[in-house]
Amino acid sequence: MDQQQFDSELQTYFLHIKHEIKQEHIEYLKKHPELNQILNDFTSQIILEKPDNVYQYAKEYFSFFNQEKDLKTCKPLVVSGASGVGKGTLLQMLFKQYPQQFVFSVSYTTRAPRPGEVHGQHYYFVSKEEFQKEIEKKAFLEYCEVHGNYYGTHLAQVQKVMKQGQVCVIEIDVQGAEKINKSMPNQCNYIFINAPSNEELRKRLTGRGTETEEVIEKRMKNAEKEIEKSHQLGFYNELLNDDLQKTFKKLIDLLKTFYVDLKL
Ligand SMILES: Nc1ncnc2c1ncn2[C@@H]1O[C@H](COP(=O)(O)OP(=O)(O)OP(=O)(O)O)[C@@H](O)[C@H]1O
Repeated sequence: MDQQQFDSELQTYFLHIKHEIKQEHIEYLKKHPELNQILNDFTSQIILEKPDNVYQYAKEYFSFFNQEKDLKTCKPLVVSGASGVGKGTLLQMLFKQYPQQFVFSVSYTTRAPRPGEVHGQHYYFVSKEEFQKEIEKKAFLEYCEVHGNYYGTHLAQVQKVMKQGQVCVIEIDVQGAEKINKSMPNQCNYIFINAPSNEELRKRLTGRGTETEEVIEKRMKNAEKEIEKSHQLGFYNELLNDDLQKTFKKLIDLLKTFYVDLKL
């Protein structure tokens, strides 16, 4: 065999090997669609949070894959209840007492930030185009449109908290909770907070002093619908918020049954 023939055969051989390796890669990627999902989620997170130190961020982000955490302990917690019933108050107490275990879910919104609102803390403020792109990617656990603005719970956000071994707390109305339950059936814990009476609810709303009389009337009417709907949905654990301190204790007792592996 002369040199030219040898080179030509070698080239054919290498081309064949190259083709085989490429096929192998394609087969592997086909078998593992989760790889794309993981990389897409990571890229979405990076774009959203824009960390200065990407290496450090990646190290923390992917460290989850080294841990053998039982995801059951990290089921998200969905909290609903009529406006003024005390959801915010109880959750603030929870975050204060257990800052390592519970993380508030930060929603995406297309509305403009109000003075003092911080991107990534109160909301992720994104453009309508960005939000719509995420809708197309089916990246929201739930979303809704209110007065021309979108609001949504991003799946990657919730997954990120779960991957850290923490409980993602989603405060949302019953319609939103219903959508979440459809998106991830039986994968969340649900709590519905009740006031002792309509009179007490009205008193709390009035006492808070943040709404006009007209808005309070609207919220009182809405409260009845929310309570009725919460019963129909049937997946809620109810919590009566009468005495605040006692209710907080009842909340913790309930959470202990949900999250047996967390040190509460
Ligand atoms: N157990 C309680 N007893 C008396 N007042 C309470 C109790 N729990 C909460 N409150 C008061 O009721 C008012 C409404 O509470 P909060 O703002 O936490 O309600 P919310 O459910 O988060 O309402 P929204 O959905 O409108 O944000 C607040 O002024 C709060 O201090």
